[in-house]
Amino acid sequence: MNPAETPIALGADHAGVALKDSLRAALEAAGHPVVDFGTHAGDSCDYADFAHPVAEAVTTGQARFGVLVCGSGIGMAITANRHPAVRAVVVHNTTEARLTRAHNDANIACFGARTIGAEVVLDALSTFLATPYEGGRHDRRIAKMTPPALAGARPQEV
Ligand SMILES: O=C(CO)[C@H](O)[C@H](O)[C@H](O)COP(=O)(O)O
Repeated sequence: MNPAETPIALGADHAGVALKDSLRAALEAAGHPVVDFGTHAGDSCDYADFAHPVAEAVTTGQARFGVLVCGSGIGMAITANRHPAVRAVVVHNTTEARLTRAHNDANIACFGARTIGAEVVLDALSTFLATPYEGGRHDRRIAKMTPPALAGARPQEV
């Protein structure tokens, strides 16, 4: 599959569902395929139930990137980062979006629907998706993110 045809995985809890749905519409309008893991309604629910499938989709390559939205983005990021191949970041602006792609090769962007505006999120997400990872010296630093005791362990053994 052409990388540009690989979907972007979306997930949100009740606090983030409206913003997630607006991001989905914007992504689709821009020609990005998406896979939406929910939630699909505003009933109270638990962010982890949506962070895990998005993290799995990114880990397996079913998705190119993940986008997770909750009230603050924090619970989503903590949960997604339990997956060894995930680098999930709470993004607040375009500068963070650019730097976390270029330097950290972040693969999931998390947003707080209660903390920043929809326009800011849309700009930040566009930057996140468009910014390539720089590689080079950053490869060494990313490799060191894995605790030494876990380095070499297969994900299912962690
Ligand atoms: O997990 C979060 C914070 O780390 C999210 O912001 C949640 O959306 C939030 O905790 C949900 O709160 P609520 O009072 O149950 O709406």
